[in-house]
Amino acid sequence: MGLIELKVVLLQIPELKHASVRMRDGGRVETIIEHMRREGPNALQVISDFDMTLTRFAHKGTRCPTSYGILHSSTVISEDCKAKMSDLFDLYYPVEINNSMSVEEKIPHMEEWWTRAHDLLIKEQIRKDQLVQAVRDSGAMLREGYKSFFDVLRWNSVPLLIFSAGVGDILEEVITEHGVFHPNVRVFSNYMDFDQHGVVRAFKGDVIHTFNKREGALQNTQQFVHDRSNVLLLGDSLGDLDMADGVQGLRNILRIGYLNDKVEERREAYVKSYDIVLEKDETLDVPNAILNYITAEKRDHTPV
Ligand SMILES: Nc1ccn([C@@H]2O[C@H](COP(=O)(O)O)[C@@H](O)[C@H]2O)c(=O)n1
Repeated sequence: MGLIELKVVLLQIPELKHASVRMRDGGRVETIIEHMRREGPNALQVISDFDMTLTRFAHKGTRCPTSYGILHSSTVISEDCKAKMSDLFDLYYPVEINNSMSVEEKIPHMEEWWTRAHDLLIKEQIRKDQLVQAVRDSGAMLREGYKSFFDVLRWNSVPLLIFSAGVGDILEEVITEHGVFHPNVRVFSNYMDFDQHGVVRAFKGDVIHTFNKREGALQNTQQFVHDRSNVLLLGDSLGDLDMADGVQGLRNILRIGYLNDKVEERREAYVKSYDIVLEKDETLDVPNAILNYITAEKRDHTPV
């Protein structure tokens, strides 16, 4: 692809010049986007993390809740459980974002964190019907531009696979509450198991934590997506980078990483790993601009 053609891509997507955007190799990004545009929406799938990727990290200077945080800030769990969940967060979150520990070193701590948190939540006898109100009260927010993001994918019949180490029941409710849980969206996450009275008695399946999504991805992706060899991947953690490992016949992948926290410390690692890094950017402007560019020629299709 010639230099002039590449510059055209950049001109068509001015969002890539925003101050929040960092790219290790802008030419490579442009080449991938151009390939994706030529192959069109029928060859595309989007694989995304949820907490702090599709949801906001902060709003008006206050941190927004993760799906676990939504339960934490609700009246659904007791003050004692909240205090214990906070202690767990203070203990393990620094490990999750520690720049000088390897993923292998972090994994046992993450397993411990998730297992302990689930044990605490199970003891609270949460009822399924309480989750709707907990989400409503939480003020959980999808990133600015979410409607266009979900709608463009829907209208172009592009599958959106969400791999989340959060709580599936909660995040489904967040998407539903925002009116964008379209039929092209599939969620792989930690789901609560309710008894016949609607009271949580366990979590289903193996725990999904920040650094083992790859295994889930390998098992699940092929069940839902066929013949889509181009992937737009969105994440906020280095653990999200290999979420597309289950995609067979992968041709082009563009990884966009939200760098929300400890920006200075983690910039180098993120720029090395993600094709596009969005620093302290609370919007979906860049993914939307790329999606609009890729799907520009197929606007009049019937949604799935
Ligand atoms: N008890 C917990 C466990 C995890 N978290 C946070 O939730 C995030 C979910 O993971 P994603 O990979 O889907 O973003 C994770 O980043 C943890 O910080 C929590 O708040 N409480």
